[in-house]
Amino acid sequence: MTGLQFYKMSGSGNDFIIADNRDGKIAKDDMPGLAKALCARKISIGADGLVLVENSDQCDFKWQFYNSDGSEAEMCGNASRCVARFAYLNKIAGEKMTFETLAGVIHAEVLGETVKAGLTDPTDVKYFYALDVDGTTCNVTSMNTGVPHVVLLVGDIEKPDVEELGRKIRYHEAFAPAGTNVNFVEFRRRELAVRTYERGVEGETLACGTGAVAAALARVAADAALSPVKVLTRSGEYLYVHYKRVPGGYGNIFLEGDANIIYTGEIGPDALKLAQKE
Ligand SMILES: N[C@@H](CCC[C@H](N)C(=O)O)C(=O)O
Repeated sequence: MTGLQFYKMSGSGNDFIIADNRDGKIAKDDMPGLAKALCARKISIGADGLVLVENSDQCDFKWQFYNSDGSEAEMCGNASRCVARFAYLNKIAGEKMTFETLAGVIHAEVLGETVKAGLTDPTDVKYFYALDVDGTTCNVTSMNTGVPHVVLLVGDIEKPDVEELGRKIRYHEAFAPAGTNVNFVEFRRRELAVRTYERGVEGETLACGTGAVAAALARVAADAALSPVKVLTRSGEYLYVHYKRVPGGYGNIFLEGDANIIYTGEIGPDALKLAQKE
């Protein structure tokens, strides 16, 4: 077996390995093992997730998205911006494109290094309610912005133990069996600062696109913040969340930010064989 060309990309510090699998070289059954093997930090390429681009009958392409622990996720906001730029640069799609995900069809537009991705409308929205976490009452908002999210307001973004409290809420019975991503959010005058514990990475990442959307909508519900809502991620980069009022809530969501190419390379045949043994 020969190697597989890939791009290492970063969407606000959320990093991904992206490869063209339109020839079907990687079989679906091998994808979880490949994601785990390639995303491992220090002993492999290292990333928060793996994206494989495949053929689609109805859109420019279809993606397969895997978290670094090998679990498949319905959606990823930052990876959707990265894959759009990858598809454009590799002539898989034009500047404006659509692609299939498990969460639905995503629209994206490439504007140089910046990408605007139109996400699915939020579902299961519950604003500001009490959640008991090991005897402590937390005031949370929850919604599905493609994947499930909880938003928890904090006074100072440096204070929360994101790993410990994030893990407790991620595995809270209220969100079982799927679990949830957990966003800690500080409301500032003209922006939000967000830190996210990500399901499937099982730790804090430097940014989460669908989490930024959930945090921004919680802010909109709290004080009618105007679109676009500016979100400061843990990497120091900003994401912009555009929204419109729609009957029953908010929709027409666009996530905007840079999608950077860190390097390109080839996954060697040995790595592909190791993944098949997982
Ligand atoms: N980082 C992503 C979300 C990726 C999926 C998530 N880890 C899950 O399994 O729910 C984003 O930018 O939205």
